[in-house]
Amino acid sequence: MSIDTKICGIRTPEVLEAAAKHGARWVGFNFYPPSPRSVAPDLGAELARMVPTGLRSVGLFVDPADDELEAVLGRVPLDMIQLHGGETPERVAEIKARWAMPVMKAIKIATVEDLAAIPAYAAVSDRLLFDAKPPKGVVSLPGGNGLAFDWSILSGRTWAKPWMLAGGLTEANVAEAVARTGATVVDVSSSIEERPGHKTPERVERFLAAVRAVAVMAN
Ligand SMILES: O=C(O)c1ccccc1NCC(=O)[C@H](O)[C@H](O)COP(=O)(O)O
Repeated sequence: MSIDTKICGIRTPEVLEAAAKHGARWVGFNFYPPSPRSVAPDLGAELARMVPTGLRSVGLFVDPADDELEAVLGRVPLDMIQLHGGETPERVAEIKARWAMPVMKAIKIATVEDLAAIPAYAAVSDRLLFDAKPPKGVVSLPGGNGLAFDWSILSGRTWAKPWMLAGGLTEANVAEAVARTGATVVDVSSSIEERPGHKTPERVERFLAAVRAVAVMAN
């Protein structure tokens, strides 16, 4: 079994190159302006055009208005839209239909009760992303907080759509996270940064090596 990785919040060609060179299968560009990882549409377009064949590019949005989506999707070549806010299933379906693009909906998890929302989102999304729910009042971003959730909540469950695991993954814990959840795709951001918004090629390489080691262990 091999585990695929999405490197989220890429802002430089060097980090993009490291992701491609060391085996990432997905790269994410953040179009949520309050995030320290966000890129303006022009930079996003430049980076997305550098993505090599075989690597899928994802644009991350949080409760985007139609004009925000248009400003990005009109000029940035992306393979998938990631919705990381409080979008309803109806809004997810609307965005998917309007831009005729695959959509991945982030589901934020703190307790087993949070799983109840999944079927409605699975019905309208192409893929799901399970991330930690940010604790109220402690952090201001709806994702990318470097926080893990209780992975046992996902243990032994299956879903109607493909999914990725996110939230506080590091080179040290990714093996346990995969073993506990059965994830076959992992998504990382904070732990490969030297400070918020600043990923380094070296940390990207180390995380991807840790994921490769997981895959080897499982064989
Ligand atoms: O990364 C951000 O700044 C961000 C901001 C707003 C919504 C989502 C955001 N990131 C989402 C991601 O896809 C992250 O990769 C995922 O949440 C995991 O992040 P981390 O826990 O930092 O590895």
